[in-house]
Amino acid sequence: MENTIAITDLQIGYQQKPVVKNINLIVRPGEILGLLGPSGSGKTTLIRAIMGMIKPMSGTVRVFGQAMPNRHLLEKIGYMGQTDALYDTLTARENLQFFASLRKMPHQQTVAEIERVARVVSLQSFLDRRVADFSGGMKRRLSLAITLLGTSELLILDEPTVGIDPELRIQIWQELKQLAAAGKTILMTTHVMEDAEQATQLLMIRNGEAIAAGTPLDLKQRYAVDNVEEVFLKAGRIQDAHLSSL
Ligand SMILES: Nc1ncnc2c1ncn2[C@@H]1O[C@H](COP(=O)(O)OP(=O)(O)OP(=O)(O)O)[C@@H](O)[C@H]1O
Repeated sequence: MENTIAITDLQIGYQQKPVVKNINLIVRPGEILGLLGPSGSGKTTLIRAIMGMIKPMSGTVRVFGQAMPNRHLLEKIGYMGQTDALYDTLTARENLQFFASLRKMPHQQTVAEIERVARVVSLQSFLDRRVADFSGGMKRRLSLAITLLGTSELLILDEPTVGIDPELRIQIWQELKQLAAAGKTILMTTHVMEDAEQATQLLMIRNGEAIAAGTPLDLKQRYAVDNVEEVFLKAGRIQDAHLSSL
């Protein structure tokens, strides 16, 4: 089966200063990749390179076997950035209708999809409220609902669970796992360890470099620890020891 994302020896920077280095990554259909790392470690930069929004300094990024940016491929990708791109003066339903129309979704399907995605993020009773009156967490949920509209083959979610309470997070994870079971690919960045534990694959980055990669179970066994947070801390200490020995 074709890889959804294939990254080789990737280096990305701003003004020729590298902030992400030596990344190699394969993500396959049906996988949920959790991209884990502290603030400023390069997660969003990596995602933006995958989307074709930044040109790498070196190395390659292929999505569905093709180089990005590619307008036709963008139709197969649902992208949720860190900032909510919502129309405040419109209601939640109008926002969803607008984004469904951009995807040329037929009316009948739009009606059904709005019901479905609103249920996933528990916004059914707020669909006819103006987004201007939404809390930050509700806006995040609406952004996620918009990203889930339709049948994207690849979902790229930058911190989708920020401001989302634990009960709703469980509901969202159920949906993500169902999508993955149906062969979709999901890539998400997160700071939340509970999210990381549920991903099928993890890539931990620190100071722009991959410090550990594998399934949560493999990583816990390899580093002989109980949770992915400890994997991260231990892998970070190994990175520090390596850097200081150079
Ligand atoms: N447009 C830009 N121009 C210059 N430097 C940038 C730009 N965007 C990000 N950076 C720098 O690149 C590094 C990685 O940033 P990035 O946003 O990818 O981190 P992140 O892991 O996504 O952080 P967070 O979890 O806080 O979102 C940081 O040092 C940041 O200051």
